[in-house]
Amino acid sequence: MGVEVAVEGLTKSFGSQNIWRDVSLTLPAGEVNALLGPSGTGKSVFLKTLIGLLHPEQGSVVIDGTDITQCSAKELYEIRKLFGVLFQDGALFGSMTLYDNIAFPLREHTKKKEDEIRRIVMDKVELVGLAGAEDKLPGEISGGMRKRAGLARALVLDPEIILCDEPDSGLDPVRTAYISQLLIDINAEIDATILIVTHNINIARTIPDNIGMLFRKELVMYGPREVLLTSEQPVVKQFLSGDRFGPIGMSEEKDEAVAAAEAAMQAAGISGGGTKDDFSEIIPQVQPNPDMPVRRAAIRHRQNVLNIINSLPANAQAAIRASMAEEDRVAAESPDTSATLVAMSNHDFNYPEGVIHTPGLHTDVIGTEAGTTTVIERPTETITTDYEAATQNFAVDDRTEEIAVVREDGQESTRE
Ligand SMILES: Nc1ncnc2c1ncn2[C@@H]1O[C@H](COP(=O)(O)OP(=O)(O)OP(=O)(O)O)[C@@H](O)[C@H]1O
Repeated sequence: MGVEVAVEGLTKSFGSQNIWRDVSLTLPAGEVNALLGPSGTGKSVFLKTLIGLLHPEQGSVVIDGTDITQCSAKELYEIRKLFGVLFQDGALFGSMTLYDNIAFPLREHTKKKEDEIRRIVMDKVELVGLAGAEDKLPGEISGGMRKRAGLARALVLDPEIILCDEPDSGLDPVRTAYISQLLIDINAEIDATILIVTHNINIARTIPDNIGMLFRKELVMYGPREVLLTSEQPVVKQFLSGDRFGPIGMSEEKDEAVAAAEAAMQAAGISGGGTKDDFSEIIPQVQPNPDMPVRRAAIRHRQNVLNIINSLPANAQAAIRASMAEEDRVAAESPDTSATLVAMSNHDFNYPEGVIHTPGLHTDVIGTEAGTTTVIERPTETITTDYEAATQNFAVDDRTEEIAVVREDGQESTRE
């Protein structure tokens, strides 16, 4: 399984130019994350800081028990082997064929024989859809192909953490969808922790488990995807809709006069160019292809989210419940899919101590508040898309250190 990346109080400047300050977030082991933010807010700098290519003035980045901002060069070299990085431009060596580019990390970091290297390289070449192009030079192929070659190279060492800097840049929307699907399939296959830096709203809406956003030198938000996608914060809404009216300006932030002029235009019905999509409706997350294993990250993510759901904004809570109900609905309708296993695996997955799953019933932890964990159990066939309706009739037990179990059939019991 991928490893957790714990960032605490990170601050980075170049000379007198502060890029961002006091950034704290934890990328949960094996989950897929996206980092959004307007151009120039330091997303690439953040990514490079995570692999120790840039050095922050303050804060820590703990990976597998090592703070890479403090460790020795030798320790950093070892930690870097956990990473696969897709840089913005693919960062391929121009004088090497794609084959040699992709083989490079294996020749550099392992003692593998050439026939084994060939097996691994050709496997990855096939995975990213470049079979037949392996003898070409980077200058002889399209930008999208270079991107895919960069991804193949990032994967050859079976990384536990994959960092992708704008995997969609230079790609058409269809190829972007393919590369996004590939990232979800890779996550299902090797359970690596993934961080995608992107401006692409479609990727943000459909791929990550968690989303963060950098703005005005700060991490304005990081958490389950529904938190950002339903946020009422003007900067988030403007970014998601791609509208010029809002706090994000062409270069830095806007002054008051410009903001007032824009507000007047908006009030007069003039378009800011943004999409009018309804972001309150959460698009289902992309699932691994049917031939892929179950995405274990989705199972863990679901549990992690249920553990904190009560601390999230009301909009996000409602969206999460709707997302889960939709997962359950898909699961009930197509029992052989990966989604089913994600929805159903909560039966025996990592419950808080004391929660005992009743065989034959679907179990969801619906809250942990005032020392009480509340779970709902219902027969699988009664799973409903209206999560609110399914839960509203059940009293949440507020006695401490107890677990209230409420059932669809009205029976209620309490377990220590
Ligand atoms: N090595 C460096 N030395 C000095 N300044 C740098 C260096 N690398 C980046 N910067 C500055 O840091 C700021 C953030 O750059 P970065 O590339 O991280 O932004 P970004 O959010 O990834 O932008 P984009 O979305 O346009 O790719 C920019 O002002 C850039 O000029």
